[in-house]
Amino acid sequence: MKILTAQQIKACDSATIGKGISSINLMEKASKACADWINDNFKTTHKFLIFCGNGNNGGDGFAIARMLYEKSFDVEVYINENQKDFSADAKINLKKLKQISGIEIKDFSSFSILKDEKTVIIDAIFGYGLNRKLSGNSEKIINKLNQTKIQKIAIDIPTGLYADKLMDENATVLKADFTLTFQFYKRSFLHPETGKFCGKIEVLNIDLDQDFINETETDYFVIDENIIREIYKPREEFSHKGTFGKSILVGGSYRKVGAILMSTLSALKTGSGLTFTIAPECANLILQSQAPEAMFMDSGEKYIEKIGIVDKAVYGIGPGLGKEIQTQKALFEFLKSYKNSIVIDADALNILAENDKINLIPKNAVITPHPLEFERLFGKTENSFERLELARNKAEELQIFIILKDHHTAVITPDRKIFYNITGNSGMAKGGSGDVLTGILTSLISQKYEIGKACIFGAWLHGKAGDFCAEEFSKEAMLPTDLISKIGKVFKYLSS
Ligand SMILES: NC(=O)C1=CN([C@@H]2O[C@H](COP(=O)(O)OP(=O)(O)OC[C@H]3O[C@@H](n4cnc5c(N)ncnc54)[C@H](O)[C@@H]3O)[C@@H](O)[C@H]2O)[C@@H](O)CC1
Ligand SMILES: Nc1ncnc2c1ncn2[C@@H]1O[C@H](COP(=O)(O)OP(=O)(O)O)[C@@H](O)[C@H]1O
Ligand SMILES: [K+]
Repeated sequence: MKILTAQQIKACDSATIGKGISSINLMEKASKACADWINDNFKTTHKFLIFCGNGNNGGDGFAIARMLYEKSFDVEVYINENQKDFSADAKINLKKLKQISGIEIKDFSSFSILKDEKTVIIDAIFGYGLNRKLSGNSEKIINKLNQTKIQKIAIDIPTGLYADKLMDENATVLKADFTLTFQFYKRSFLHPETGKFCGKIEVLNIDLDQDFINETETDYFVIDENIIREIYKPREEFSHKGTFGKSILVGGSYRKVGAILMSTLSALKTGSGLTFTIAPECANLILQSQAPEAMFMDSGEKYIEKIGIVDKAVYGIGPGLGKEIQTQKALFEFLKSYKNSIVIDADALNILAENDKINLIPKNAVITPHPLEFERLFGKTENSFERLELARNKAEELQIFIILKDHHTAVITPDRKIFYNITGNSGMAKGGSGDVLTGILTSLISQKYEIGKACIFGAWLHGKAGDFCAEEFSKEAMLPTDLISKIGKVFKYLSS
């Protein structure tokens, strides 16, 4: 799914209006999508306090108030009485509202903090038109609303957030429980500093002009199921183990054998034809008993001392690797002569960063840093938007794929495209989850998925397995090893 900028969305709204639907009817459609969602998710015993600004976001709020009232909800509307310059469509909807005797329209200042489980706040103060930090009465009311514990639904965007960038320093932003947004994810929903204000996101389709959307150029995408279903290749029946590639997982030093075991099991469960593990001798018994399908290639006693090159294989290197001097040397030697596809993770990345050997990363490699590993490799940035921009530059400069891990992991391609992943959850914030991802990616690439597609599919699959785990075991109790056991359920889900 494409992500458009606020400017592009505005142009898309205009293009849609140009194709026959009037602007007021488009607002009616957007508002109806919100009112229907609220009707489906809340009982009529709930009372809605709807806070409206003077632009089209406020216009949506007025229309939603009318529609909820017509659906038998109790509603109260709040406006900023100092602000009279309503947009044309907001004016029309405010006028319609004033004709309904059962709806009270009050000033922002008359709202006092309450604690009532049956009350819900709707934020329709500003949407993607916000172009400066909140101030005056709008800032005051958002601060007040944020102090109440009652549920809050933001229309299109939580007021105070920009669609495409970080908010200004010390900006006030509404902290929503739900964001009902129109047609597109906004980039700010997907970054940690800004996304935390959105709560659960619902993307409501309002039939914006598809031709315009198709023609609009963007480098930003959300990984949705349509993309995944296009990438996924069902397993060929006329096949043999050679058809599904050779995955070689390298890592697992003394006391960190679990990491490479999890990568190995993940590669197996993702469908690799032949799977090998290169690890020190101390890992032999553990790997052979826990992953008997994988072949063990020992190297060193407690730490890896040499990394052999197996022909026509894909390597996943780093989980539990450690940073012993002999391991570092082995890694450098290996990378100097290795030519095939590779996934580089964890300590392998740290070794390269600490020794200033980023130039050893081969072209078309996949690297999977978390934010701290990324910083060690490429330097500090001020925030996650800047980090992603730096990642785009580095992916292009080094011609590599970067999987920048986070709540919404981003896949960054050498041609500067960003694919945000929206599967996964905080139950995965446990040591070992990254090792599972490395195994999945290595396995997909060895099965001849194009590298970029493998990255997109792998990030999504990993998160989806996480979502199945959270459903079954809870975010607290689920473990990275549970992720491995749910990979199969994801494939079944895709093939059903
Ligand atoms: N036809 C359309 O364009 C549609 C628009 N829709 C709604 O319209 C919204 C965008 O509407 P607008 O472009 O009118 O913009 P907003 O309603 O987001 O903002 C209104 C205006 O407030 C002013 N403003 C910006 N920052 C401010 C600040 N900090 N303090 C005070 N005033 C500030 C700006 O001049 C801005 O245009 C969307 O988010 C969505 O909710 C939907 O109704 C769908 C259709
Ligand atoms: N809060 C979260 N929401 C979604 N995914 C998460 C969250 N926390 C961690 N993850 C995922 O779990 C993995 C953790 O990887 P990493 O930090 O390398 O851990 P480790 O190396 O200990 O296995 C990443 O793929 C990341 O995207
Ligand atoms: K809003």
